[in-house]
Amino acid sequence: MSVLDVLAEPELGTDPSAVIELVDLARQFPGDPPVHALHPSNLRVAAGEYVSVIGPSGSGKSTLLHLLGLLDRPTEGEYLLAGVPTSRASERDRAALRAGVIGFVFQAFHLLPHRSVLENVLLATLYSGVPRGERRERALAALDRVHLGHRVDFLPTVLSGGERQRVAVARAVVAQPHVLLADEPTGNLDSENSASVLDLFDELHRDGLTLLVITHDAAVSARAQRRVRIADGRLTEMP
Ligand SMILES: Nc1ncnc2c1ncn2[C@@H]1O[C@H](COP(=O)(O)OP(=O)(O)OP(=O)(O)O)[C@@H](O)[C@H]1O
Repeated sequence: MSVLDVLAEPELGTDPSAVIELVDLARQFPGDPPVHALHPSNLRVAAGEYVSVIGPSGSGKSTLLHLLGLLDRPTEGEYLLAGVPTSRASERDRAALRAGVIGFVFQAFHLLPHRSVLENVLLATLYSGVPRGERRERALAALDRVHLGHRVDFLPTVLSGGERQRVAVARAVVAQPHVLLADEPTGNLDSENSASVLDLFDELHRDGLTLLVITHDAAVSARAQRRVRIADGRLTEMP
C-alpha cells in the first residue's frame, strides 16, 4: 500500500481531479506585527493544467513555493496534494508524498558537477519508487524527452545553461510526478536558453504533465495556459 492509499481521505478533497488544492491556506511569520506572507488563499490546479504564478519581490512567491513543495507548513488552512491532506501529516508522510508526487526545478539547476548527466538523472530515481530494473531505461527516456539523448555521458559543467536546466527537468520528470514545480526556471538563462526551456515546458504540457511555474518574469508567466498573480501575499487569477 502506498502513502497515497494510507493518507487519502477523499471526503476532504472537494475536487478529485485537482492535483493541487489550497483551501484557505495561509502562512504567517511571527513578528511585531506578524508578517502575513500568504493571506488565506484558495487555488485549484487540475491535472494537465499549466499555471504560472507571477509576483514582484517580496510578494510571497518563495513562501508559496515552500508550502506547495511541502518544505514548509501553513499556519492556517489545508493543502491537498494529489487529493491527500498534508497540513497535519507527519514529516515522514510529507517526505514520501513529496518524493512521489512533485518534480522540482530550481533557478540554480542543482546538478552534481562530478556526475554525468545520466547519473544525475538516475540519482533521482533512487527515492522515488522507480523499480531498480527500470531506472536506467527510464533515465535515458527522460533525457531523450528533453532532447539530450546525445549528452548522457557528459558532465553538466560542459553543457550550456539551457542544457543544464533541461537535465534538471529530466531529473524532475523521471519518476513521473503528478506536478512539476518550477521556481524561476529561466532566472539564470539568456534569452535563447530560456526559450529552449520554455519550449520544453510547452511540450511537456502537451504530453499531459501538470506544471506550476513561479516567476517574477512576465514573459515566462505569459507562456502558461493560466496565470495567477501574487501581490502582498494575495492570489488573484489573471484574465
Ligand atoms: N521567515 C520569515 N520571517 C519573517 N518574514 C518573512 C519570512 N520569510 C518571508 N518573510 C516575509 O514575507 C514576505 C514574502 O516573502 P517571500 O520571500 O515569500 O517573497 P518573494 O516574492 O519570494 O520575494 P523574492 O522574489 O524577493 O524572493 C516578505 O515581506 C518577507 O519579508
